[in-house]
Amino acid sequence: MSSFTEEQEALVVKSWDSMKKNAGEWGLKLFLKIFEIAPSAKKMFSFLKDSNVPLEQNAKLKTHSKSVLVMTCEAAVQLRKAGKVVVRDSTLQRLGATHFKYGVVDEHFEVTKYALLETIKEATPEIWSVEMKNAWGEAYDQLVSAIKTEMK
Ligand code: HEM
Repeated sequence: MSSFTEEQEALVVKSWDSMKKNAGEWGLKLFLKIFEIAPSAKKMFSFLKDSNVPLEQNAKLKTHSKSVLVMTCEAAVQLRKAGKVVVRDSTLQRLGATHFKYGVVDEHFEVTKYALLETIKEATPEIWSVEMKNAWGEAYDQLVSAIKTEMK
């Protein structure tokens, strides 16, 4: 059982509420940061290969980026409610299989964690705190660990 607290859940939900109206934009920023740190990560996204559409306008990239934010926030809510990340088995299996197939490795998840925390900090300058950073970090770690159990 995780000891994710009500306060931690509230911190994640509060920051998410303040950025979700622009979730697509923040999600894009998140992935632009990832590609800045790890340009080779672009190669894994089939829909970016041979595409002439600039990254900023790529609808599929925007969708994936938003999924990372939305699912991490949902993970925080479940961690408090159920003590663990709850993702439908079939969804988790698909996520595990997809990320395995495209060659996503630990370093990618680590860079993404760093970029995620930086993006939320940028999106919520007035309310950002160490506690908020740790709450998002923990929710992300638990979600990724659930995905990794199905990466085979
Ligand atoms: C919490 C972390 C993450 C979540 C929730 C997430 C979520 C998703 C979802 C929902 C899909 C759509 C396909 C499916 O449902 O199987 C997907 C595909 C994919 N994800 Fe992630 N993802 C995460 C982290 C990452 C990271 C760190 C990378 C690499 C930097 C990555 C790379 C990819 C790639 C390459 C695909 C396939 C895209 C394609 O169709 O070409 N993901 N992810």
